[in-house]
Amino acid sequence: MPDIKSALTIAGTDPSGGAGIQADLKTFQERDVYGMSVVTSLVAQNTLGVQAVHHVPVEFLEQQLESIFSDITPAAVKTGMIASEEMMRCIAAVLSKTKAVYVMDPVMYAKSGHALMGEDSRDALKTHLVPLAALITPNIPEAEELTGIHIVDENSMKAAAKIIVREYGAKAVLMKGGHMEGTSAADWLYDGSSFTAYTAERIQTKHTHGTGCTYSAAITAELAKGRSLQEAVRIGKDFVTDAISYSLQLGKGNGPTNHWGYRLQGVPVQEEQHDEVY
Ligand SMILES: Nc1ncnc2c1ncn2[C@@H]1O[C@H](COP(=O)(O)OP(=O)(O)OP(=O)(O)O)[C@@H](O)[C@H]1O
Ligand SMILES: Cc1ncc(COP(=O)(O)O)c(N)n1
Repeated sequence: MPDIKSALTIAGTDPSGGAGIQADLKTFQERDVYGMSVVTSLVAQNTLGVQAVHHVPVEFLEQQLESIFSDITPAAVKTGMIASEEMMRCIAAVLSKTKAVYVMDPVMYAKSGHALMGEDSRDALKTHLVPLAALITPNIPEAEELTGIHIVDENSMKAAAKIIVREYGAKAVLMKGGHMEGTSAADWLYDGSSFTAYTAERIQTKHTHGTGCTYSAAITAELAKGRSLQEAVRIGKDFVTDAISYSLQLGKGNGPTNHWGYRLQGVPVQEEQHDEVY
């Protein structure tokens, strides 16, 4: 039997397939890892935004986790959208008992601006889940919400990273620079002792629905395979950059990243068209 590692995503859904659980499972598959999923919230959304949200009862979240962990121990776990403190406590109780590597994408808003986590749950995220994380992957607005630091440049990114590791207890943090201005998309990894930069050229496209989910899922898959944090982030960065380069003009809004983009390396990227092509 081939030695296939498994990874679990605990997150919300995206029926249009670009973000959330669906993006995570596609990414796990592309990274040759067996993917499993536990749903926190059912989200009616598409490339235009979020239309409705229905949270799973906490008892049912617990049952799904029990179904997985009573049977299979994943090599790595990632969390995405977790709407409430109750859900965070339930997930923390399970994660504190497993040896699986834990990656947290602290999802707070959809790209459209719709809140996916209750504002009153941010402190709970820091208290219950951040200390369990081998890696946390905030974007700039999320890092600002977590630390209270106004992030405008590399120095303020690094200051926020230090707070998340030294004060909140994450083992490492990857500060994503997608929301910064400039010609490069630069992320900083801080592991408590040093910073490493992961940089790619900024791609001019509006089709970036699901970049954060795809990135953290790729890193989780590589950690499941036993790679070091630095290697996993390097591979994840290349994977998400290809997924953005070859992103799809699907739908009427911000199209999804292309989870098999890395297979298209060397294929000329199509000019963006503004008519419906699919
Ligand atoms: N236009 C772009 N060109 C190249 N890389 C990008 C671009 N936008 C974002 N990235 C990269 O994509 C990854 C995800 O970063 P981003 O800051 O967009 O995360 P996010 O906001 O959490 O994503 P999401 O909006 O899906 O939640 C990072 O590596 C970032 O540098
Ligand atoms: C369930 C879920 N999780 C995460 C995101 C963030 O992705 P994006 O910011 O690209 O919309 C999302 N839209 N939906």
